[in-house]
Amino acid sequence: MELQRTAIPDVVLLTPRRFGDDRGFFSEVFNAKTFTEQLGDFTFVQDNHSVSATPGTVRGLHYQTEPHAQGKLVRCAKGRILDVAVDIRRSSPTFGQHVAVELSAENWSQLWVPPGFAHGFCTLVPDCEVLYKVTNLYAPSNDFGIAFDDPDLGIAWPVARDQAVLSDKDKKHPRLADATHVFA
Ligand SMILES: Cc1cn([C@H]2C[C@H](O)[C@@H](COP(=O)(O)OP(=O)(O)O[C@H]3O[C@@H](C)C(=O)[C@@H](O)[C@H]3O)O2)c(=O)[nH]c1=O
Repeated sequence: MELQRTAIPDVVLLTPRRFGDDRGFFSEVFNAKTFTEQLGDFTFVQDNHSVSATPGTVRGLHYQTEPHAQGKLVRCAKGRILDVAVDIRRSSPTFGQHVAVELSAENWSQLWVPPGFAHGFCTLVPDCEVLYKVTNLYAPSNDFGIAFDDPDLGIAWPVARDQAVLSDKDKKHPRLADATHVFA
């Protein structure tokens, strides 16, 4: 497992090894011991899997507040996405800053998005499958969002808002400056 800190050091890019042979490949995509040793004592309690048919589908930016905040270990097993983590911890020197990385079936990378970050992604090709482990169960009452195209965030999304495929919920999120439920 190769590990690379990003410009926001709490956000980490992990690339598991692939063992290829005539059949295809084998890869250990998560190892609790290695993860705990390298990134901290997190326990994953739910595995999520989403499929997005259309390129330019944007999901996010989502987060759950305490006591249900989630760390997310995100990967793309089919297709290619731009994955984004935004620091929404008010006391953080990188509050409002983000990391954006491409995750794909080719690069086999994963993004560790710790609690305290809003997360979202945009699909770059048809039929993307995104899998992610989370450290807390889904809690709809603590589920919040920030507008993916908030100009203050300055995220270079590969799709314009009027072209993006969005859920009704994701069309209505506030800007970060107007969000009432961010982290301390
Ligand atoms: C997130 C989630 C949703 N659901 C349900 C609620 C709803 O009826 C349906 C679709 O939910 P959403 O529209 O929120 O799905 P989606 O927009 O894919 O939400 C996800 O987006 C990415 C970016 C994340 O980071 C995730 O944490 C999650 O928020 O699935 C669950 O049952 N469990 C869950 O953990």
